[in-house]
Amino acid sequence: MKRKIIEFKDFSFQYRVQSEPTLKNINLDIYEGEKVLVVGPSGSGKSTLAHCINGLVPFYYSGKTSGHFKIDGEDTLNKNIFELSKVVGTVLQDPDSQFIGLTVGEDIAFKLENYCVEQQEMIAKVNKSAKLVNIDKELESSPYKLSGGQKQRVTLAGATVDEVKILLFDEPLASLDPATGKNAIELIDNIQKNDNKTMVIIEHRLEDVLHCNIDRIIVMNDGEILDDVTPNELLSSNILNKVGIREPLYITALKYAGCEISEDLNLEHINKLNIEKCKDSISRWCTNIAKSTEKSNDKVLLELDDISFSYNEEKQVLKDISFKINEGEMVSIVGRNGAGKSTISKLVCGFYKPTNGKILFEGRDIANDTIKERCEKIGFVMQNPNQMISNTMIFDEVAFGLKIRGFSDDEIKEKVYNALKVCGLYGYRNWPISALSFGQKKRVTIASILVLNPKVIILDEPTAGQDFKHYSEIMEFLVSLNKQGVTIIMITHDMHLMLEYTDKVIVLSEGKKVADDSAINILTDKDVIEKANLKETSIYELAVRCDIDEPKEFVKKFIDCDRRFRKI
Ligand SMILES: Nc1ncnc2c1ncn2[C@@H]1O[C@H](COP(=O)(O)OP(=O)(O)OP(=O)(O)O)[C@@H](O)[C@H]1O
Ligand SMILES: Nc1ncnc2c1ncn2[C@@H]1O[C@H](COP(=O)(O)OP(=O)(O)OP(=O)(O)O)[C@@H](O)[C@H]1O
Repeated sequence: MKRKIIEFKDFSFQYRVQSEPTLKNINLDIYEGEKVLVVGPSGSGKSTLAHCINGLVPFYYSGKTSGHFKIDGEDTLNKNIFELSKVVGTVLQDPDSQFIGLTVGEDIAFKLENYCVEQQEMIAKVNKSAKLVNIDKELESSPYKLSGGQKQRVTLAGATVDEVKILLFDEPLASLDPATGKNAIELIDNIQKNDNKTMVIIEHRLEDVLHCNIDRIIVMNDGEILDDVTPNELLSSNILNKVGIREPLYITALKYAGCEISEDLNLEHINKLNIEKCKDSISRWCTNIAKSTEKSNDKVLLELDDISFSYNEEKQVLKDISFKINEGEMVSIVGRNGAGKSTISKLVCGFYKPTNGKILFEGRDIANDTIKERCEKIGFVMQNPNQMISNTMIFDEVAFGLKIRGFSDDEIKEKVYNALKVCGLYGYRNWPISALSFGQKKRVTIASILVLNPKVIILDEPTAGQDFKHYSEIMEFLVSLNKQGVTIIMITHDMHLMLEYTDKVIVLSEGKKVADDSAINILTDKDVIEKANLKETSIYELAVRCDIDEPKEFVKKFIDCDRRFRKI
C-alpha cells in the first residue's frame, strides 16, 4: 500500500495580521509518488497551502495553526526549515526572489554546496539538471541578465538537482514560452516517473498541465478544499465554471457544439477524447455556423525598420527586425524565451538605442525623442505593477506624469478622474494603493499611462499569473480601450489570449522575425510553431481528430463564436 507523505487533518491557518483564517479545516492526504495539481481562484489559499508544505508557514510567515499536519510522517513543527528543505524542493512563481548564486551554475549548485557534495559529483549533477531544462549554454551567465523564461528554467534546474522526496511547484509555467512550458510539464512527469518523487503543482494554466498525466486535482475556494477528484471527473463537472477557472478550450468547443459533457468522453486530454461520441455534433456545428468577416486597417502608426541591437559585444539580441503596426490594431508579440520581445519594447520606449535601423511613429523617425516625449505617445505597462508604482495614494500615482509636465491642479484633477473612470477605479480615487488587489494595481498603472493620452500602449505579459476572472476583466478592459481608438500591443506567451483577442501577431525567435500574420495563420503553421516554441491550439487538434475539411476555418469559427458568447 502507498505511504502517506503529506497529511493535513482538520488543519487551519491564520496569518498573524489577518482577522480570519486563510486555510480552513483542510483534510488532505497525498501519497508517495503521486502527482497532484492544486487549482483555485486568486486568493483561495493555494500558495498558503504550499507555504505550509515547504515550511515557510510557520517559520517565515507566522500565525495561528490548529489541527495536524505531517510531512513524511513527522509533524513539521518539530523540524526546522533546513531539515525540511532536504525533503521538499520548491520552484516559485517569481524566479528573481530565488537567486543566490552569481552565475547560473553556482545558483543551481547552491543546495549541493550546503550539503558538502564532492566537487566532481556536483559538477556532473549541475550539468545534468541544466541540460534537462535546456539552460546548459548559460552556466557562466549572471541569472539577472537572463530573460524571464530563462530565469524560470534556472530555478527548475536548482530544485531538481538534489534528492528531495517532494517537489512543490508554485505556478512553474508563468513566464515560460508555450513549448518550454510543455517541456517543463514533460520534465516534471519524467522526474516523477524515474525517481518516484511526489509532485504538487499549483498552476492556473490547467490545459497545459494536463498535457501529461495528473493523478488528482484539488480545487480550492475561499481557503477550503472544494473538490478532490481525478481530471476526468473534474472536467465533466461544472466546478471549474463555478469557481471561475478556465477549462481547456476543446471542452468549451464541445459545449458550443451541443455535446453532452460526461465522464464517458474521457476529457482529460484532447488525444484521449472519445472522439466517436462527439464527432457528429462537432461537424454539424461547423457546417451550421457562419464564416467570419475580417476587419482591416491600413494607417501605419508604428514602424520598425531594419532594427538591430546588442546589450553588449558578446551577443546580438535583435537582428534586422522590420514590422508595421496600424492604428487601432490589437497586436501580439510572441516567441520563445529570450527571443528579444521585451527588448523591442525597451527600444520603442527609448530606454536603449538601436545599433542599427529606425523606429518611426506616424511616419516620423523618433531617434531624437526623449523617453519623456515618447511616453506621451507610447505607454509601456510592465508585467509586475509593483515595479512601476512609486506613490502611496492612487490619485498621486495617476497624477504623477501630469505634475512633472506642469499641468495646473484643475487640469490634473479632471484628467486623473477621467482616466480613473475609464479604468473602473473612480470609486477608489482616495484609496491607498496597498489596499488594492494585483489586478486593480495593474489598472492603476494603465490609468497612469492613459492620463497622458498615448496612441499606443505596450503591455508586457498583461495576464501572467492571473486567474480566469481577472484575466477576462483585464482583457475586456483592453478591448474597451481599443474600441476608443487606443492601439494595443501585447507581449505574451498565452496562445489563448493571442487567438482570442489579437488579429495580428509578430513572431520572434532568437532575435529574428520569423512571421508577421494573423493569429489563426500563425497557430496553424507547423513550421512557425516549431521555430518560435509556440503550441498548436487544442481547437485545431479537435478539428483534425473530427476530420473537419478545413481545420483552420474551424478555429476561426470557434474564436468568433467565443467572442460573441463572451459579449452576452
Ligand atoms: N504574507 C501574508 N500575510 C497576510 N495575509 C496573507 C499573506 N499571504 C497571503 N495572505 C492572504 O491569504 C489569502 C490567500 O492568499 P494565497 O496567496 O494563498 O492565495 P492564492 O490562491 O495562492 O492566490 P493567487 O492565485 O493570486 O496566487 C489572501 O486573501 C491574502 O490576503
Ligand atoms: N540587461 C540586459 N543585459 C544583457 N543581456 C540582456 C539584458 N536583458 C536581456 N538580455 C538578453 O537579451 C535577450 C533577449 O531578452 P528579452 O528579455 O528581450 O527576451 P524575451 O523575448 O522578452 O524573453 P522572455 O519571453 O523569456 O521574457 C536574452 O538572451 C537576454 O539574456
